Amino acid sequence: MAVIIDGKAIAKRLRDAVAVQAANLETKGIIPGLAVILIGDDPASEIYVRNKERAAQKAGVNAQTIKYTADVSEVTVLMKIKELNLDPKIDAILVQSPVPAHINEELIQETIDPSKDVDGFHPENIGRLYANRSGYYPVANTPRGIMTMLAHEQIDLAGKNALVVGRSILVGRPMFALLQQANATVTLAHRYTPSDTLMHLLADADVVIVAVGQAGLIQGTSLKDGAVVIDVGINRLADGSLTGDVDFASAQEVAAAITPVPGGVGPMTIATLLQTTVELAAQHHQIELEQAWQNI
Ligand SMILES: Nc1nc(=O)c2c([nH]1)NC[C@@H]1CN(c3ccc(C(=O)N[C@@H](CCC(=O)O)C(=O)O)cc3)C=[N+]21
Repeated sequence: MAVIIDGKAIAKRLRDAVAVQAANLETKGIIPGLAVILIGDDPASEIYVRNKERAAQKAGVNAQTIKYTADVSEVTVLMKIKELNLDPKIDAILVQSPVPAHINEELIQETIDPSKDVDGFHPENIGRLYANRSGYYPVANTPRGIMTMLAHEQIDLAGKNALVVGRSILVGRPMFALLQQANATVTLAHRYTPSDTLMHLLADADVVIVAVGQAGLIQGTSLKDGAVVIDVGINRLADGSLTGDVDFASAQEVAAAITPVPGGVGPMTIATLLQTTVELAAQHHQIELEQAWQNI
């Protein structure tokens, strides 16, 4: 039976570390500021915003949410971003994805100052990640949180076969880059990967990261014995409960370790968002965070 990776517990450790760093910054008169722009009413985004506000407050991060109805004009949102770019109290800007169809999401992402780009979606930051550049730059929080979980579980990735399923800018693509940086051999599967190819890839994968949004996509019988399974899916079932992309019961029989939904990747995303916010605040004030994230 697989070990269940307790994302909630690891996230708590990370949030406690963030609180220590935020307290350090506060002694220097700095309070990390996070602005979240939420447009329309996407249910996954609302969970995220609600959980985030609570976590931010407890960790000493000043979070504000700016809400617009789905019919807001693109220029209104762009003007707000430009205002936040210039606001010295704001260190991090996040625009909840997805945005309504009449708003150009790429333009939104490119308008956020790269030094305040807490999601790491600006092409400048994505380019740094893909080029494996040195120095500090923000990286998407879900994949980064997954790397923290894997490190906490002491899962060594060097030389392992890692399979990422799903190629979104939010998860799959940055996940691919981070796993490759950690010296895994990485494969990226997506909607055009034929299902028999996916089965072959799964049978060979030591680490599987699934971020598709399709309940039951991965069954335990498809996994390699002893695989590490990270489930990023958030699917709402008819009874209102949340479930991932992996059939947990059958996967647990075969895997060595698996993340649950809820209580796995989701809480890590929020804790990592706060971590990145604190890092951006430190950057803006040219402060080195000492021993910041040891032993998470
Ligand atoms: N620009 C942008 N960045 C994002 O990172 C981003 C986004 N847009 N849009 C929406 C998705 C979704 N997302 C979630 C994060 C945490 C939970 C979460 O906390 N889940 C918990 C709680 C679930 C519950 O409340 O029952 C769990 O899985 O245990 C959920 C969803 C971030 N996203």
